[in-house]
Amino acid sequence: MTGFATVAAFEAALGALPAIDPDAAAAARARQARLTKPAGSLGRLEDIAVFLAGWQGRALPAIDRARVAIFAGNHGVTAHGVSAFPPEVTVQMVANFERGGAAINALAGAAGLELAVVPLDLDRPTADFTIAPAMDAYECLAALSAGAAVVEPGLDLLVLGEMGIGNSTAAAALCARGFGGSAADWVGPGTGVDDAGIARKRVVVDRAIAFHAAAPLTPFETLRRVGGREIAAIAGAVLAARMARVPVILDGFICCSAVAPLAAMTGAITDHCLAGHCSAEPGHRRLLDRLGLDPLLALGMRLGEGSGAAVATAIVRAALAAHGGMATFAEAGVSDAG
Ligand SMILES: Cc1cc2ncn([C@H]3O[C@H](COP(=O)(O)O)[C@@H](O)[C@H]3O)c2cc1C
Ligand SMILES: O=C(O)c1cccnc1
Repeated sequence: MTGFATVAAFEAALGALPAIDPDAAAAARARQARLTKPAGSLGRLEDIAVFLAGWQGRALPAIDRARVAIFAGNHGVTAHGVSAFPPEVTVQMVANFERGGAAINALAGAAGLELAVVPLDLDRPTADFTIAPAMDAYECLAALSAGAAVVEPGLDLLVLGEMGIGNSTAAAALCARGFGGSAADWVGPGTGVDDAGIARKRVVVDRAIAFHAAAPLTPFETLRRVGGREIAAIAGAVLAARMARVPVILDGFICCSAVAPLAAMTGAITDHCLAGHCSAEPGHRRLLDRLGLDPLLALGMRLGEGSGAAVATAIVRAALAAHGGMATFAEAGVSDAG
């Protein structure tokens, strides 16, 4: 879709979220009851098929075209020594994505996902959000729109991910501002900082929350003040996907943090989203609870890049294979429960 030209357009979209097609969902649920298995025996696979049916608006949902979009941004907050890696790794990893050498290249291939890599002004890091808003309103709208642009017509599923050295600190700040709690509730090791690094991250998040305390607690202001370009892009992609009724698989802590400011105001924003996994980043479990999402996998992953969500795509494909491919009791001549 074309994007969000104004803050009012973004807020209007968030205020008018479409819902599932109830008839398609009911038809899918009824089909599940007729398939040759004890009712409910495929557990969450049944719910996933019904979820896809509702959002795609057809009793037999399919994933012919699925995309993983990885947004990349740089962060002024890295000046505080909040990452185990230097900020130039962001642009280096984007080159690695483009050459096909990153984890997400391998995992997208395994999951049957086309990969869209979207670098966002990498030569212009966001401002240090302990002393200024990370972005001005135009920069934030541009990032939201870059996210919306990946929602092309004809997508059956959208998988989201991010790359941005320092962004686990922005993610913690977004969660703290969106959902409250102390910095300690949301800060974790990210790429693997030591205890002193975690202490620095907590101080940075506390300072950011205090600096922006008087600003309006709106989704847009929170994204713009303590987020980053790749994070705002994920928020824009989630909202645009919702407007197009495209189901979404979210990735780890940082990816999910993009939705936190939106969900703090409008809990229904995650209705078209699955959480691909629960990351090892300690704040992710707490965040998933606040978003009302039950992760499909918990593999101890803590990479980002959409990697956990890409792995979870196989679960969603399996759910649809069973839903569409199994025979009903009548078709197979199998006796139903008495
Ligand atoms: C080589 C490399 C590849 C990555 N891919 C994702 N991340 C992950 O680590 C970063 C967040 O952690 P922090 O806030 O500690 O910088 C993000 O770029 C995230 O996507 C990576 C990090 C590195 C070093
Ligand atoms: O949860 C994640 O996705 C994550 C955790 C640490 C570093 N990068 C990403």
